[in-house]
Order: sequence, then C-alpha cells, then structure tokens
Amino acid sequence: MNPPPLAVAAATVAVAYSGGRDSTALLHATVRAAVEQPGVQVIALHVHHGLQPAADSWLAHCERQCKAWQRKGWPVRLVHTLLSLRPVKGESVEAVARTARYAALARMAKEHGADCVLLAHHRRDQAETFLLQALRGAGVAGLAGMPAAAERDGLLWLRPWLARPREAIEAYVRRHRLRYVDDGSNQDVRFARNRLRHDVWPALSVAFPMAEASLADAAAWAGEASACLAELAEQDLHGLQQAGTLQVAPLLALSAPRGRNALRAWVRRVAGAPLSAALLERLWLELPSTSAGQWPLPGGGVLRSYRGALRYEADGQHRAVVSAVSKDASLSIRRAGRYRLRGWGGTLVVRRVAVGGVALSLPAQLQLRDRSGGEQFQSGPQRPARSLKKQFQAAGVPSWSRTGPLLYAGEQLLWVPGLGVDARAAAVAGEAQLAFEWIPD
Ligand SMILES: Nc1ncnc2c1ncn2[C@@H]1O[C@H](COP(=O)(O)OP(=O)(O)OP(=O)(O)O)[C@@H](O)[C@H]1O
Repeated sequence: MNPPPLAVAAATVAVAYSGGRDSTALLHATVRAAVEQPGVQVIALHVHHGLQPAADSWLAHCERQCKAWQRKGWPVRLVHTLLSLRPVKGESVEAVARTARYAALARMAKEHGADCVLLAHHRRDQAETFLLQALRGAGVAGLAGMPAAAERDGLLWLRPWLARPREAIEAYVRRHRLRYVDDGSNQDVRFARNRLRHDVWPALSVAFPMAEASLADAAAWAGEASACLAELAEQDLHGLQQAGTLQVAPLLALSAPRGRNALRAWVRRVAGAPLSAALLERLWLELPSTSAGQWPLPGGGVLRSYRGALRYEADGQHRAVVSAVSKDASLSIRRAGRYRLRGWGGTLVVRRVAVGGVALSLPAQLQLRDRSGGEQFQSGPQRPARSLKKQFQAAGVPSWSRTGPLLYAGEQLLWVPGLGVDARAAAVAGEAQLAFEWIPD
C-alpha cells in the first residue's frame, strides 16, 4: 500500500492515532515514509475521551508502541490529551466526543508545530457515512461524506486512505504484524454506525459485492454536485448581498431551488451554522408576504427582514459574552478558513481567490487594530490614498458594516472591513492569494 503523501506536509506531520487497527496502520506507514525523508518528524496524537475505563489501557498501548518504534530509531513520538467528557442527557455521546476530539487534535497539532493532520478513514468508512447520511434524509452536502482534504481551524486535515478498500488496510496490518487495540464500544448497537456495521453490512456486501466501491463513488459524485451548488451560491450571493444584508426581491426572483440554495449558503455564512430544512421551508414561504418579520435560529441569533433586506443578528446573551472578551491584537493565518474573533465580535472568513486578494505570505503575522483616525486607504491602483472616513462615505458603507478589525502586516494596512484590500497591498495576478470577509455576530 502506498505511503501517505508526506510531500505535501512540512517537517512535522501529525497522525490522529486512536490505537485502533486503521490508525495504527496509517501511523506505521507514515513513520516508515518519514524514515525515507530525513528531517521529517511524525507526532502521533492520541485523545483519551475519559468516557470508558478501558481507555487508560489504550493510551498505555499507544505509548508502548511509539516507544518501541523510537527504539528502532524511527522519528515518532506520542502526544496525548486527557478529556473528561460528561455528555448531558439528550446529547449524543458520539457527537460530543467527536467535537471534543477534533478540538483536542487541532490544539495538539498546533502546539507541536504540525500544520497537517492525517486521519485513517478508508473507503468502507466513506461508504458507511454515505448510507447513514442517506438514511437521515441528508442533501448532497451530507451525502458527499468526508473530504479527502479539508482546511479547518488553520490546519490541513488529510485522509490519505479514503479511497483504499478496508481489506487493503487489514492486509497491511497482517503483513506487518501490527498490534492494535479493540474498542469494545464498537459493538454497542445503540449507535447507528455500529448497527450498520453489525446488522446491515454483512448482508449488504453478500447481496451487492461492489457495495463499498459503489457507495464511495456515489459519495464522490455527491461531493462534486455539492461543490457546484456552493459555486452557484457564491455567484448568486455576489449580486444579492448588500452591506451585510441579503436582498429579498432578487433572491425570490431566482428559481426556487436556486434561491433556496443561495439562502442556505448565506445563512451558513453569517450564522456559522446550517439552516434546518423546516426553517428553510418556512422562510421561503413567508418571505414573499412579510415586510417586517423575524425568524429565530435554533442555534441562537435571529434573522430579521426589514425594507426588503434580510439581516442576521446574534442574540443579546451572545453579545454580552463578546464584550467581556478582550480583542486579539495579532493573528497568524496560513490558509483559508473561518477565524472566530470573539473579542472583536465576529468571524474573519478567509478564502483562496485568483484575483483581488493579498499575497498568501502576508497574513502569516497579522496585526489587528481598531481605527485610530489617521489611517489612509487606497481603493484602486490609480486612485489617491484617502482617509478611511472619506472612503467609507464614498463607498456608501453604513456604520454597522464598518465593524471588525483593520488588518495590518507590520505597518502596512492590508484590509479594511467594508472596503476590502488596500490597493498598495494587492497581490499580483497569478500569485497565490487570500481574500477576507468580516461577518459580525
Ligand atoms: N481517540 C482518538 N485519538 C486520536 N485519533 C482518533 C481517536 N479516535 C479516532 N481518531 C482518528 O479518527 C479516525 C476515525 O475514527 P473512527 O472512530 O471513525 O474510526 P476507528 O474505526 O476507531 O479507527 P481506528 O481503527 O484507527 O481506531 C481514526 O482512524 C483516527 O485517525
């Protein structure tokens, strides 16, 4: 089996290592590939969820395994986090564990200088995810399953074996006589994925021997469809957004599937959470006849329509929390993603773009500042630099769209919320570049 793509990774590569069969195989293959590339260090990240007594012995196993490989001179070390999760009644244990696990993995990776984390999901996991999503009635974004590569929390998350059949990983483990731990909770049929594995998959694979490959293909098609919908929404939102609001009349002039696609994407962007199917349905029915209305979002915040524009407002409780948190003065951005800045009361969304951004290297050390009054901003290459106040007035940026930090690299002003990139900092065409968007809470 091919080793994971270390070429894309930097000097330190992190592998999420539960001690189970798949991540043991991936860690082993990664460390062996690192042996061939002097200078590359592998860190095995283990999360102890604090949910099962047996988890102590899994951590001990992972420690022993990494020490044994170190004794062979292999460039690997274990880093772990102990959590003590106490899901409250009604919360899904799996969901709580997953959220906390990814947060712990991200924290450990960053602390130890890795900017890429490898996960050991394979083709069977993808096929199962597709089926589980379909059984939940998901749309194409859910059916797309897990991405092979994703940028999140300032890290690159890779699943190098996502297209590999499960049998190939089992064969690898046998060939190298790898020892791994068996998580007893995988037998617990209260969890949907375990029911699928134990009750459905054996029968399905006998009746349809190609099930794993076909379902993983279907997930890939759904992924393409989902990417097309996201692009279409991006294009549509370009003409529908005005100063942080969504213009209702042009939205409703789109065909229903296209308009709903744009509305879903906008809410996800401003509220940072998906719109439920039921609320989307309601909005689509009520927007045409409501001149001033409001629709609370289950995750907090409210959508308000007024004078033909739809706006998102975070709830008061949330705002109180924001004002109690101090404003970050610096930020390191090395890749696209959503950067939540609680003290500033919003989220900085960073995207890769072909034109109109700043060079990829500039945001690596950003300073975040409030307006002090003397700033000069240049809106185009042939334009004079003018005070921010004049630029805001000329561009008709309302006061509530002027919130958010000014972004600087050293003393160079890069970007201003509501105005965009300062022309003096703009990247040249063809250069790798990033664009920003400020979304207030
Ligand atoms: N406790 C953990 N600590 C670190 N990484 C984890 C942990 N649990 C899961 N992962 C990572 O997420 C991947 C998927 O986890 P999941 O629980 O779905 O699979 P799994 O069948 O337990 O995988 P494995 O056989 O490697 O344990 C794992 O392969 C591993 O890379």
